[in-house]
Amino acid sequence: MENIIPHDFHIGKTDRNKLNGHNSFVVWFTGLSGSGKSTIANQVENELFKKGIKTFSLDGDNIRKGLNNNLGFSAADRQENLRRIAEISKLFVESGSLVIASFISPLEKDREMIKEIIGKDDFIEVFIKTSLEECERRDIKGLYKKARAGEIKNFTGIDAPYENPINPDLEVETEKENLEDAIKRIVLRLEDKLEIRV
Ligand SMILES: Nc1ncnc2c1ncn2[C@@H]1O[C@H](COP(=O)(O)OS(=O)(=O)O)[C@@H](OP(=O)(O)O)[C@H]1O
Ligand SMILES: Nc1ncnc2c1ncn2[C@@H]1O[C@H](COP(=O)(O)OP(=O)(O)O)[C@@H](O)[C@H]1O
Repeated sequence: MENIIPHDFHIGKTDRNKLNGHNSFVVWFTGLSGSGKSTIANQVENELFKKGIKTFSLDGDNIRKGLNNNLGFSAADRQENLRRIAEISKLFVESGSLVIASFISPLEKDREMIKEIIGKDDFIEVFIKTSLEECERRDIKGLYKKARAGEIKNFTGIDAPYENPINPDLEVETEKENLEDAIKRIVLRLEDKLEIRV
């Protein structure tokens, strides 16, 4: 950007990672509403926090109710929502945290944008694969019922698209794999990348 000259700070990500004793990066959960993103993200964070990892979770509650409260669910607004979240995630990674982001992030092109902003080496994509039928059966927030009744427009899976990730780093089929096993599998993969040093 014109006339914006970045300042060269002395302390960087590598220094903070050394101080914290582990690497920092983003684990990004994508999937339909009700697929299990928040449930899984929460438990993964609990496990890693217990092990002394600096974690920080980003989800609809702290983003769509705050920073992004001017954005809705059109394709353009979702893209801007995700662009800002990716930029925030990148800052948290610089600050030394393992960022746990849970957003529907329905389009491949937007997930590519996210990966580009954060950098592919600092990004793990986890696809929470739950069928629309199961999400609708769970309907924990009652939103599918409203969407079917036409009370919510552009609802993902009903009248807005969800494109399955082509090549996610991890995939959890919540209708097949037990939750505890899935958490263990994800935690193991993250521990490997965290390279925890005591
Ligand atoms: N139209 C429509 N479509 C999808 N979801 C909707 C919509 N309206 C509100 N909600 C609620 O908002 C949560 C999804 O927000 P995200 O920021 O994750 O969406 S996106 O990544 O920008 O597509 C989503 O939360 P989760 O259920 O946790 O996924 C919904 O509760
Ligand atoms: N294997 C599973 N993994 C995650 N959630 C599951 C699983 N089986 C059932 N559930 C239930 O599905 C719902 C998922 O809701 P939530 O985690 O809020 O989804 P999302 O954040 O994707 O909208 C929760 O009520 C959770 O208890």
